[in-house]
Amino acid sequence: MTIPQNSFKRALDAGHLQIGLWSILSSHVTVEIIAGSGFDWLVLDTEHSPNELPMVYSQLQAAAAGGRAHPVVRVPWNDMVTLKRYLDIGVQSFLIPYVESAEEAANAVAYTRYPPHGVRGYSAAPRASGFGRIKDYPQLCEAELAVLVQVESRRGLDNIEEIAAVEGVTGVFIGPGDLAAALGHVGNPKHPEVQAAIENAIARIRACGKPAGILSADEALARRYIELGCTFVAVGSDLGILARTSEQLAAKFKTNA
Ligand SMILES: O=C(O)C(=O)C[C@H](O)[C@@H](O)CO
Repeated sequence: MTIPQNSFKRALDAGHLQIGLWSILSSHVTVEIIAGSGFDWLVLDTEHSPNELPMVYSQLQAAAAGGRAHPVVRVPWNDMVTLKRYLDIGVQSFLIPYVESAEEAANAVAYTRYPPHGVRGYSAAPRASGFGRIKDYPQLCEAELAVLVQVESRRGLDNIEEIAAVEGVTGVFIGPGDLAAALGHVGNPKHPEVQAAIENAIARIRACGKPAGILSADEALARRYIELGCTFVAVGSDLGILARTSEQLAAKFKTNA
């Protein structure tokens, strides 16, 4: 058995635009459906959703069965134990929230690497290794891992070049919601000050030669970020699609007339 290739990482390294969808519903049924919708990547969110490791295990199986979208797991925190457990179940791409310094970014990378390159704990036959059928898994796995770090605070912005330069950091994702909050505009990522900070961050990440990523459910804004050179852009969420579309359908039939 051969190690699965991380097509998403390869596409980012090659600078090919990757359009994604955020998955908050924490459902393997939903993930199987949206994996075949045409998106390049999905975020299986465990930071801001009621999603836990056994559920993500099922969502990985569903993503593989459902289609071409590559699953990226957002862990709840930059934590060695959490990352080790998701690596073992076969996650190859990670989004790490709230990274503020090069040291934190280097820690995130180290948590995903076996010694001597890092501190990942060893398990003999995890799902990631095809239950031991990928014989050289420990030697091959690093090349297939993507570590995307999330910058979403003033300190993170200040250190963005140092963070992007860390070896093993595949790309830098800007968290517009948290950044808006950090800049004093909670709930308003469209505020001009937040938009200026985002545009500046995108330019600085690109100048470091690393792919920049972001999320926006606003179509015009998502297109603007693509124009500015973002390489991985999430353009909505499963929850948003379900909530807004179901409201629209109800409203069509439940008018005041
Ligand atoms: O800061 C942000 O924006 C993010 O990190 C994304 C959010 O957590 C959220 O919009 C995903 O549901």
